[in-house]
Amino acid sequence: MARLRFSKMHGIGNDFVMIDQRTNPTDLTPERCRLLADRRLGVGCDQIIGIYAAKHSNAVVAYRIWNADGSQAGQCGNGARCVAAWVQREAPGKVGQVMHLESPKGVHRAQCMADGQVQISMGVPEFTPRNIPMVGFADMQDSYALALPGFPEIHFGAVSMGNPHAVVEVDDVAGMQIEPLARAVQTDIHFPDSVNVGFAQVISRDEVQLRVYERGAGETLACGSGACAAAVVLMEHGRVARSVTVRLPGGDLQIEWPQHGQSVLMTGPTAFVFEGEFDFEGQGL
Ligand SMILES: N[C@H](CCC[C@H](N)C(=O)O)C(=O)O
Repeated sequence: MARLRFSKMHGIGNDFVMIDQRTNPTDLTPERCRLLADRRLGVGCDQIIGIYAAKHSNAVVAYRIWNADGSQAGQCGNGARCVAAWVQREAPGKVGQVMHLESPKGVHRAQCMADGQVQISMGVPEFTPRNIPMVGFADMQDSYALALPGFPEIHFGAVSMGNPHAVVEVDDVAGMQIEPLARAVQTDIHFPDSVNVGFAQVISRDEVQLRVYERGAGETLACGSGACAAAVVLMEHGRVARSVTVRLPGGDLQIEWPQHGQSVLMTGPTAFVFEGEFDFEGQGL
C-alpha cells in the first residue's frame, strides 16, 4: 500500500488525523487507528476523521469518526468543524459559504465565517433513554441517580448528540480527578455502548466550565458534542440561558439551542497543523 497522506488538524486542542478516503482509500482497522493515534509510534490524535463522497445529494462530503482506541463514533463536533474548514481550504469558495456535511447520523449545515470561526448545526438533542442508548431507567427524567461502587451517588443528565453523553454538574471542575469516576460510569451496565462523560460547573447563566472524559479517547482538551450535551442538559434544568459560552481546557465554544425540537448550533475555531505521510507497512500494518 502506498504511504497514507493525511492532514493534522485540531478544534481547540481536540486533535485529528484527517484522511481523504476518496483519493487514498485506507482500510482503517482498529489496529491501524490505534497506531495512527499513538503519540509516540504514530502521528498522535484523539480521533481519525475519514472524508468520503457524500451519499446525500445536498452534502458536499461525508465523514466518519474513529476514536484513538479504534472504536467508531456517530458524531464529533470539533471534527465536523475541521471537515468544514478542510473543504473550504481544498476548494476555497467565497468566505462565509454555507455547506452541508454528512455524518453517520445525518446531514449538518456548516458555515465557515469570515473571522475563521465555523458554525455547525449539530442536530436535535435526543433525550429518550433507549435512543442514547441508556438502559435501566424507565423514561425521560430531569436527571438520573447512579450509585457506583466506591463512589458517592451521582446525579446526571443523559443525551445523545449522535453519540452518547452523560453530564454531571459539579462545584469545582478544575480541582477534580475526573478519570476514576468517568471510567466507572463508562463501564456501568446502564451504558451498553459506553458513554462520553462531561463534568460541568455553572459559572453564570451564560458561562459553563467543562471537562470531558471521552469514550475511546480519555480526557481531551475539548469535546464539541460534549459541549452541546452539557449545554442542553443544563438548559433543560433551567441552569443556563439558551446561548452559552462553554469554556473547555483547550478553548471556548458558543452553544445555542433556541428551543426544543430545534437543532443545537455550535460555533468555534479550527486549526491546520501540518500535512504528512504515514507508512503503515513500515510498522507491519
Ligand atoms: N469520543 C466520542 C467521539 C468524538 C467526540 C468529540 N471529539 C467531539 O468533538 O464531539 C464518542 O465516542 O462518541
